Amino acid sequence: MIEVEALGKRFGNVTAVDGVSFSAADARITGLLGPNGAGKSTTLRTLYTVVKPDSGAARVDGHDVCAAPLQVRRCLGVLPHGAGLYPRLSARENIAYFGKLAGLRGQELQRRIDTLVDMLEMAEFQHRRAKGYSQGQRIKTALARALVHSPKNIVLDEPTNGLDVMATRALRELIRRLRQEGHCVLFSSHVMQEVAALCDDIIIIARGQVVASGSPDALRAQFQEQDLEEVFVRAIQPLEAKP
Ligand SMILES: Nc1ncnc2c1ncn2[C@@H]1O[C@H](COP(=O)(O)OP(=O)(O)OP(=O)(O)O)[C@@H](O)[C@H]1O
Repeated sequence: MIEVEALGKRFGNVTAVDGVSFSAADARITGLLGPNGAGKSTTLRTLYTVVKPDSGAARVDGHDVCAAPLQVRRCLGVLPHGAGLYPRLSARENIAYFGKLAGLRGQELQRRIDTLVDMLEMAEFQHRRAKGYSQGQRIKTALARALVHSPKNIVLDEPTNGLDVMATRALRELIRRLRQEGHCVLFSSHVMQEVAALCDDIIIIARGQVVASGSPDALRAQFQEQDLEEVFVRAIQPLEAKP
């Protein structure tokens, strides 16, 4: 369970996040949707404790991101934006490195990596060095790394960026499976169709503020509009139109 309360973050003159509140429940997929520069990554980075908020609070399974960052990281799996891999290590070694940081060892670690390699169809490239991986191979490896310690909560920053159709479908299936297993999945995107295809709950943000939220059906009803892309455009318009 992820809870964000009146979160605020500025970088110099730029207000990246301006009083954002929402929650993402267990066994549900929550989408954070917004145009470029809306504050999605900054909100997510606050959750995974690499950015300190100026105001407000955020908690993961009840652990405060400022007061208890280690506990937060333990129960959180993260696919950061533009996830970097160690280029000299193979996919398996990249995943193992993170697994060891999370306290996994020996047979248990190897079995967990086998499961992830199988689930994400990584067998063909698992032993190759990461240098030269395609975008899809990089994302799969980073995703496996995020999931290696079986975290209850999973945060994915634009996970389908650069993935082809088949890889996107596989990722969607994986996200649904994680929901079925009771995980809390929060992911960001600027593509409404993608969010609509997957999410139980949608939080739309623009200029660092939540402008609409609810299930896809609730949003359709609120805006009296069947097409969710139209809902998105109308929700962000008042703020985006401001100078
Ligand atoms: N480290 C930083 N230093 C200065 N400004 C920043 C920093 N990080 C984010 N910003 C600014 O904060 C605002 C929100 O950025 P953020 O990356 O959170 O948006 P986003 O919704 O994830 O956008 P995108 O979809 O383009 O990735 C932007 O104006 C951005 O330039």
